[in-house]
This record gives sequence, C-alpha cells and structure tokens, in this order.
Amino acid sequence: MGWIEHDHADIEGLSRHLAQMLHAACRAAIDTRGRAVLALAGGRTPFPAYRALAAMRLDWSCVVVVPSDERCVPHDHPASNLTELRKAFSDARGITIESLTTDDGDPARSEAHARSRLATLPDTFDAIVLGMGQDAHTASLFPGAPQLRAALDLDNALDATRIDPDPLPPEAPFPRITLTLSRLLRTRALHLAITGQAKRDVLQAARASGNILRHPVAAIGEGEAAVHVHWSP
Ligand SMILES: O=C1O[C@H](COP(=O)(O)O)[C@@H](O)[C@H](O)[C@H]1O
Repeated sequence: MGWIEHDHADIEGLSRHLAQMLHAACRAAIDTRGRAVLALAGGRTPFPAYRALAAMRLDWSCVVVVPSDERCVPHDHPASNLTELRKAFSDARGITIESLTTDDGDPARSEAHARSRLATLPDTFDAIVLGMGQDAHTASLFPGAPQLRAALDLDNALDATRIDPDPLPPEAPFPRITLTLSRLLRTRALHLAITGQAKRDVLQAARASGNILRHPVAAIGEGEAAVHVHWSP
C-alpha cells in the first residue's frame, strides 16, 4: 500500500502526533465495534506516545493492548517488556494488557500461551505501533534468527512464534516471542516510530533492498495498510 512519512522536529512532536492518531483509531474502533485492539512495540522510542495516549479521555475498559513482541523473561525481571507497558498505561483505568509470555518467561510455554491468547482476539488489529533496531529488525523479527524465514512467510497461519536472535543482543540476551508477519499485517493502521538519522538511513536502505531476510522491517510494507513512518532527530 505504501509508506507515508511524518517528520517531526523532536520526539515530543512525534509522540503527540502518534498519540492523537492512536486515540482517533481507538475511538473509531470503539464506536463501530465496541472495542479497540492495539499491538504495541517495546523498546524506548514509542513510550512517550503511549504515556500521552494514556493521559487522553477514552473508555479504557474497551481497549486491549498486545505487545508486538516480548522478551522471554519472568514478569518481575527488569528486562520484561510487559512491566514497561503496564507502567506507561497506568493512567488508563480499566485497560486490558495481554502478555505473549507466561509469568515464568519459559519460551516454549510462552509460545503456546501467545497463540492461545491471540486466538481469542479479533482477526484484525485496529492499530499497530512498531519500532526498528539498527540491524533492521522490527518487532522481534531479527535478521539471522533461525525462525525468521517461517515468521516472515505470509502463508504461515501461526500468529506468534519464538525467535532466538543470533547473535543475542548484548543489552537483552533473551529469546523472544514475536507476532508473525502475517499477524502484524492484519491491521487497520500501521505505525513505525524511529528517531535519529542512522535509523532513517537503515530504513531507507531496507526499503531500497527489499531483502526481507536481511532487512525484516521492509516486509511491513507488504500489507494492505499504509505504513506511517514517524521520525524525529
Ligand atoms: O529490541 C527491540 O528494539 C526495537 C527498537 O527499540 P528502540 O528502543 O530503538 O525504540 C523495538 O521496537 C522492539 O519491540 C524490541 O524488541
């Protein structure tokens, strides 16, 4: 469908704009379908937008958030993505935050858990927010991971899969559970939040190469929803 670029002067502007777009998507979803289901990335970049969104007026009891990917660590571990999401939405009273992992973070149990939780949700997300790493991974679709080819296969009907990044990122050396590409593309709106010239260059190179095994982020342009790229220095 294509890529739509939103350039902002700073992270505050990016976060405000992204929060407004997510808010509008939630309101439209609640008005038409009674609830809004979002898939949201971890990392650092989108968190100011999540906090801005959580401060807005909405019937939060009608909103469900699913992480786009999660590190396989116990939920009380400092590296848990879930804890950060829960903190960001602490003002959103009544919101449901699903987890792709079990409390103990066991990868095999978590993979089964993620698939069964996702099966209870509508087939199409109302909006997804993704980030991107310097190696062109998005969600936890890491180049070089043994499960990557299957995770990117649009004929793969599984909603979530275990990923073992290879090499493991030193700052977070854990297996992950990620939404598969086919699940990520079933969305009414798709947002990618990145900052800095280096990431902008990585994204440009990824789009130009189209080699999704080397640059998994390029694959998110294959869906029906336009990719809104939110960038700031
Ligand atoms: O490892 C990850 O990193 C990306 C990017 O994070 P950021 O801190 O540079 O925004 C994130 O989108 C992804 O969910 C996470 O697994």
